[in-house]
Amino acid sequence: MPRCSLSRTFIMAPLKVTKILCIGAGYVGGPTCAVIALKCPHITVTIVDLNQARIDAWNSADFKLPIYEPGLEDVVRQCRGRNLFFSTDVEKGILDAELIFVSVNTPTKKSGVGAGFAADLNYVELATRQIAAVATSSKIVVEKSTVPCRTAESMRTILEANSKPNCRFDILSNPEFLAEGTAISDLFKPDRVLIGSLQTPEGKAACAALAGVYANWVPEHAILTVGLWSSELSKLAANAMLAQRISSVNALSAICEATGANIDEVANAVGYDSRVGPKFLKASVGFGGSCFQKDILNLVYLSESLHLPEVAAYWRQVVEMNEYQKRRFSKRVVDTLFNTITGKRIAVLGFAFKADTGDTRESAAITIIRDFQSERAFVNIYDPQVAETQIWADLAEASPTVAPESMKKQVKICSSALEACKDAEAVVIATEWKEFKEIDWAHVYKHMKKPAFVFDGRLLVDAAKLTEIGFKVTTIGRPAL
Ligand SMILES: NC(=O)C1=CN([C@@H]2O[C@H](COP(=O)(O)OP(=O)(O)OC[C@H]3O[C@@H](n4cnc5c(N)ncnc54)[C@H](O)[C@@H]3O)[C@@H](O)[C@H]2O)C=CC1
Ligand SMILES: O=C(O)[C@H]1O[C@H](OP(=O)(O)OP(=O)(O)OC[C@H]2O[C@@H](n3ccc(=O)[nH]c3=O)[C@H](O)[C@@H]2O)[C@H](O)[C@@H](O)[C@@H]1O
Repeated sequence: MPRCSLSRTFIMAPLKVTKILCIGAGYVGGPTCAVIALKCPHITVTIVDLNQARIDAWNSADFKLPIYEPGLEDVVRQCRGRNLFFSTDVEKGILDAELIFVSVNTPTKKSGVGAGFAADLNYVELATRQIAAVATSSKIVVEKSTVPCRTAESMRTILEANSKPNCRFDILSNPEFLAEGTAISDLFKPDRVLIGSLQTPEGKAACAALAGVYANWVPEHAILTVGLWSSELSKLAANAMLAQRISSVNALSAICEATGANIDEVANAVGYDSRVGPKFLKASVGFGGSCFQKDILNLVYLSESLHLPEVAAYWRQVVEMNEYQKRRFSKRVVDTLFNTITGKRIAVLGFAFKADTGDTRESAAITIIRDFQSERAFVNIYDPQVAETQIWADLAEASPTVAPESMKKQVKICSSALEACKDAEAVVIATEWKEFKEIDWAHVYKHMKKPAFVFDGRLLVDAAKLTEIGFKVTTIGRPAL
């Protein structure tokens, strides 16, 4: 069934999708499209990336995948080589596909207009240009990356200006809501799948084609179809509102520490109200991750561009509160250790931005360790999933003026929590890994300098039990015992 436009006759992409390409084999593209392959054995799914090492890892014989995500290996084992393929051949992928997910990175711009706030859409633009240059048949192009509102319009302009005769491109927005560490269960049972399209017959038909893919495992009522711009904005809004809850609870944690209230009790009492709900109210050393800060700054930039300075200031404060929370935590460590940590050894348990991931992007641990280093403390670091090379790279980026040799004198990367804590004066819990809850704390205590301090940045350990052992325990959102 051909579709027509005013000046050209197009062959539309089939409404029953059988060949999907995903551009970008990262934290989103990899798990999302692996789950599509699992749930839709009749669809051939190819995931491409420019990064050869990443693709090699996805294809590795021993399934040493490039990202750590519980349940992911099992999904890849079931589909790889059956209807799931990883490749660096982007052009072939584009030529073959009927539907293309664009799932490339959209980091905060580091220079130029909007630096520090706006999303860098260079990767999205390059991928879009490549689709236009290579495609010889009609495609549905899906924004999977998180992008500013109205990015689909720019993509459409690029595609239409560069396409070949008989090629038609329908653009959809299908933002991803998975969280790292729970990606597979989030994808298996999403709260909702959001699809935005133009409200034209062609746009709606493309939307139905993508909805048909998800319908293989997602109930119909959880597949929401909306306009393109609402879909794009909803993704930024969802992340901003989730992060806002954490900044709100962290702001309250400061009041708790000063008054004797207990943040866990306050959060529990507030969350019991069904209008508020219990999730995402855990006080912490500060939120991290590749998206919350980036997406809020993106929203700030959008608000400023729309001449809405009060709106921009409102959302900016969520990020500022997060910076304050990290600073406040480092200062509490220094204050408690008799106002100086110079020459003292501090064990930092956890380097990832949350448990069950090896991802360190914007991890609060990086900021805290940088603060400790600037106070000239010695730091022992242990994380069960983060590679040593990644830790060194993150620390070097955070303190560009510190020479690598000085860094290595100040910081030691350890292979167990017990090794990290040996001879330390203080233990800082920066990531809520379950194994830190299960540490033999009496054993740790025996091998630390005295007085031995624990700073729980994640409300993870049983403070009363540790105090009984002899530790001096400081917890976010509670006054010192
Ligand atoms: N990480 C997360 O939990 C979530 C991320 N998102 C959004 O999804 C998008 C992707 O995020 P991640 O997967 O975390 O990023 P990532 O950095 O892990 O992966 C992106 C991949 O795209 C590849 N790439 C870039 N340009 C390319 C091109 N022209 N051709 C082929 N490959 C190309 C890069 O080499 C990289 O491997 C971002 O917009 C992010 O905001 C959305 C929801 C959750
Ligand atoms: O767009 C994205 O990238 C994703 O961002 C977040 O997912 P993610 O960053 O992977 O992980 P979260 O579980 O949201 O945690 C983010 C940070 O907040 C912290 N956090 C979370 C919850 C909480 O109650 N308290 C708290 O401090 C975590 O420790 C972590 O540092 C959202 O939860 C996802 O819905 C979204 O798709």
